Amino acid sequence: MSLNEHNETADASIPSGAGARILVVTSVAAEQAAVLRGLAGKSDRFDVLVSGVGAAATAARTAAALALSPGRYGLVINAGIAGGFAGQAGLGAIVVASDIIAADLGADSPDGFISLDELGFGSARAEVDGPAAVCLTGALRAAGLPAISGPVLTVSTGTGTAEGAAELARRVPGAVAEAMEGYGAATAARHFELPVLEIRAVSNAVGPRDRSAWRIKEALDALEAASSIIAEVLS
Ligand SMILES: O=C(O)c1cccc(C(=O)CC[C@H]2O[C@@H](n3cnc4c(=O)[nH]cnc43)[C@H](O)[C@@H]2O)c1
Repeated sequence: MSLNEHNETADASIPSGAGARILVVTSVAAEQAAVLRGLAGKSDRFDVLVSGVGAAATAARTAAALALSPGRYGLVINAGIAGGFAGQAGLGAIVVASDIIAADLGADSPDGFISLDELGFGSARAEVDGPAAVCLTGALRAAGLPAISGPVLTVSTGTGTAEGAAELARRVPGAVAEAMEGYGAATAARHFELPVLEIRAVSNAVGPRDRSAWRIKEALDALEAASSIIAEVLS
């Protein structure tokens, strides 16, 4: 039984058979559609899955896809839109994660936030495929896209205040963007000993919530353009 029989993934084109395919995980259908538009006609190596919003949903759906098709995939990519940190990633920028950090996974205390690492329960930092991230960032820039690389945060609650944005920037100096799924995809990939990348297009600024200022269409267009380059680089 393949996932596609249940319409849970959409192939970019007809699968080429056995070999290391790339599993792209998006949170919502609009992101999946943008990725598929970018990949169209460029590569048959990608399956693009919708996981739902949040790290838990993404970890579960990614792990299920990997478990159902042993050996099918050689790389997991978490892709979608994101909030960009002021001074780091503006609207429409493409962000390639240098690290994926579960920035609110830990414990609160009167003295402030205590990370998972400080608690002694493992690491909130997930490694990405560094050489691939560097190569992809360079290729995106060479194609004229506004791409940057830096730490991308995974949060359970999207930031909605200036204080929240400042606190996250303090916790993770140099953070370029926040989204809600990367750490989940990375946790699943690690379980199957697969490398992971996170690629995001910035739809809004991290800070005071103002949904009217979100530029989702522009971000999805940027995600489509980035996916076209991804197909060229990773095929
Ligand atoms: O309303 C729409 O048409 C629409 C189309 C595509 C995507 C969306 C989403 O709301 C996607 C949610 C997804 O986006 C990530 N995200 C985006 N900005 C932020 C943020 O500032 N903080 C945290 N996450 C953000 C996140 O990964 C969500 O899963 C709507």
